[in-house]
Amino acid sequence: MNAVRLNPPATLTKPGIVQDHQVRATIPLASSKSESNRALIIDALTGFRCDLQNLSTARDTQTMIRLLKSEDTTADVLDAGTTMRFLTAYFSVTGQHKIMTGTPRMCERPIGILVDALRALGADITYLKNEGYPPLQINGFAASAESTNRLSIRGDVSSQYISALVMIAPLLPNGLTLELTGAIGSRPYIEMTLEQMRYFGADVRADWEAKTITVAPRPYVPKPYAIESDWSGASYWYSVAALATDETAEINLLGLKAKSLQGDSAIVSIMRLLGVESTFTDTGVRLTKIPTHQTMVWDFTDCPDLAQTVAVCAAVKGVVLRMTGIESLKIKETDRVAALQAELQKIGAELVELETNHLYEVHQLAIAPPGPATIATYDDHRMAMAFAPVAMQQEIIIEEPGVVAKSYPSFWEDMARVATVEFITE
Ligand SMILES: O=C(O)C1=C[C@@H](OP(=O)(O)O)[C@@H](O)[C@H](O)C1
Ligand SMILES: C=C(OP(=O)(O)O)C(=O)O
Repeated sequence: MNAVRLNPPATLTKPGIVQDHQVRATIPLASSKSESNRALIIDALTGFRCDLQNLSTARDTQTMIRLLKSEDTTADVLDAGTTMRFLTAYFSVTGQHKIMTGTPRMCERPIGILVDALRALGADITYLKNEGYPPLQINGFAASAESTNRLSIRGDVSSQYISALVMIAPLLPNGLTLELTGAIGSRPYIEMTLEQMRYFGADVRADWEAKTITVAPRPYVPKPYAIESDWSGASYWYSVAALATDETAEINLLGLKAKSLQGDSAIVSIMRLLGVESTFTDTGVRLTKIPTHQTMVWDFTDCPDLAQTVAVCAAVKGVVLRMTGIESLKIKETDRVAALQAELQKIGAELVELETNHLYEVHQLAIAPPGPATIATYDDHRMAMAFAPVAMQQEIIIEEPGVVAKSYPSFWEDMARVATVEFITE
């Protein structure tokens, strides 16, 4: 088993004096894999004529780059959801013949809603194992008299299906109108897609009241584009600041802007309740400590990837956190609700379901388990990174630390700027 042992920052001692732990760090941050993967699809649809700058080093993005270039008939996306969904649409509309597959968990993550929509548009797709799930085979694309330019699609399972469809829509002979049904989850990710499409010259209109998105048949215009730093990755640094015992802690996160395409910039408002103030500077954002609320309620429908960070942070601070909008967590890299329930127990907290599949609460247990916790990560980068900030207050061991490569490969290197980090290989 591989693991990483994290401890609070070493206490600074001078002869006869014990000083408080000091937390001062400047963190470069990885760039956004979500923005990168959209830019790469749009670039591919222009014939690779955009000059993309600051692409993410995340494995999900590196996998996208590799598969877009590859002539292999099998595209293995590993555990990258956007790569699976966006490439399925891209390979379809460009008339390619590909087998789409991924990790065993990827083959449990649903894709039927996207496949049904692509079939209605003219794609020939067959399932190779289980109906509605990867692996699948794409056998080209033929828009016919029966193929439509108007589709109805559920908005409450994954926004990635919607992003995948609208991104290929400028290439469809009659464009596309999507009617979204049910609740719309992860909407900022759809808005990110639409903004990036507009930047590259697409004619896209969203009417959120009527729940429709209309894309005109007009080719993308190749242009240079620079990817922003990753707000989801930034959330772990907010948690580090929130949990730092040094009241004068200061963390500078580079490359973030107040006005972002990323919905996870909501971490600024969330963490104001958990004791972190954000000050935007010329280079990014500076985090400092402020008083904490004792209870808080947050709806994660728009920012599901922040749920684990916030749950762990609140648990350690002893804040009672009520959470809604976390249903989609069950179909991500792991069942994140179950994973949080199991692992929060180890740090003396629990996540309880108050209303079935709707309202959850995180609170501390009366008696904390003794000794340092060893946290399992379930092949989920966000389990590892969400629990790492606990190290600001107590020793914590995190299993399979390599999982962070999915979105933030330099995470442990950056963590070493604020805590002691020791890798254990057995
Ligand atoms: O479009 C994207 O880049 C993403 C959308 C979200 O997924 P869902 O739409 O499935 O919630 C998010 O959880 C994922 O990390 C990235
Ligand atoms: C859910 C995530 O990614 P994806 O769905 O793209 O695998 C994530 O990064 O937290």
